[in-house]
Amino acid sequence: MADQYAQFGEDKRLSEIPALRWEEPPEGPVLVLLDQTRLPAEEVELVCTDASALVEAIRSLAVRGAPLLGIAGAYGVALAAVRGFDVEEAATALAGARPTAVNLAVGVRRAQAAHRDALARTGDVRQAAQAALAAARTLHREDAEASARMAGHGLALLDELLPGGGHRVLTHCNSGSLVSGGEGTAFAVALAAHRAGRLRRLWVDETRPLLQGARLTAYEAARNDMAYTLLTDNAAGSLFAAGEVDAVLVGADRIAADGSVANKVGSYPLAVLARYHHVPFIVVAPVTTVDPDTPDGASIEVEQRPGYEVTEVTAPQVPVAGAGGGIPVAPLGTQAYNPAFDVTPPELVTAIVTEEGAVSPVTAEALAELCARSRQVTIS
Ligand SMILES: CSC[C@@H](O)[C@@H](O)C(=O)COP(=O)(O)O
Repeated sequence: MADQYAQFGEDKRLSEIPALRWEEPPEGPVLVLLDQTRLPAEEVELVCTDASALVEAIRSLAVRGAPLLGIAGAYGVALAAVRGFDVEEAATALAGARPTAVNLAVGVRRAQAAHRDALARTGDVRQAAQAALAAARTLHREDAEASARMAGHGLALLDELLPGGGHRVLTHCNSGSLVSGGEGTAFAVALAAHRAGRLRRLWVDETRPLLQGARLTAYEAARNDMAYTLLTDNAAGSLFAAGEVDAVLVGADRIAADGSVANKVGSYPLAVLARYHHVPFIVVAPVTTVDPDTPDGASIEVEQRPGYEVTEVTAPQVPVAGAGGGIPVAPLGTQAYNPAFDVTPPELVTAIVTEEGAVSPVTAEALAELCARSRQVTIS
């Protein structure tokens, strides 16, 4: 494993390897992605020259995680615009590439609106394309700022809930700099605790079936010299029972108006475990993840992924392959249940931490008030 990390450069911090960047080589603008399907073994860049390549990268999870999907979606609209493609068509394809993470549609709409406004105002397609690009850049920068503020609010909440310090935090999926313009959401809080000398241990759920915890969160934790331990998702129960978890920190893909939280499948069982063991279950997400148009958890569309992600393990370098290109771990023809997300009801969520502060207890009224406050801050 050490050798695999070495190829990234011994002295290179993960924060120096952006998950995504806009570049303008002489052949024309491109969106460069760090292909997350190849981490931690290889650092491979994926260069998107049009929105359809980006749609494919989003579907394959080369680029993933709610905040980064929003940023990518906005740049995707800009890419279509600067390269002279049909912007409305590209926006529709991008926004529909994955259904659960609301940030994707929010990011796409933001760049699309900037493009439409500039086109209506100036009638100049080049100016409209630059307006879309400026909107994407602003969103990218805002996400980095929001990430830093979430980390501050989240650490303050942890310290308040766990006054003894020495926090032992369990996290699920990946919510660090690989999903953000900054240092992420839930992971950014754990990282802030680590930097403040108050993180005793980060428990990292491997996050079946695509191993975002093992491949990505453990990778980010290692690169930040955090004390971390990887566990299989089904080992979490015995870890709680042993009294080894002080708090659970997870991100979110969509938060309904009533406070229901959609996040990577496996988050809901952790919330149930946390309640049984009297451990706080804390969700960290930017305000843009709160979707006032989705009234409750039952209204959240949960993405269903292909069954081969469960019936096979992926190892691209191994030639023996099942339908999904991986090594079969179940009899051929086995049906799989593979929702990408689950929904945690608000009564199991101790707090939702955003860049505007924390909501606890989680109620529809408190969330609505938070969103209204955020809009005022954005407008003024
Ligand atoms: C800040 S990240 C929040 C979520 O997007 C994250 O926890 C998650 O579930 C990502 O799922 P993924 O399917 O890898 O895109």
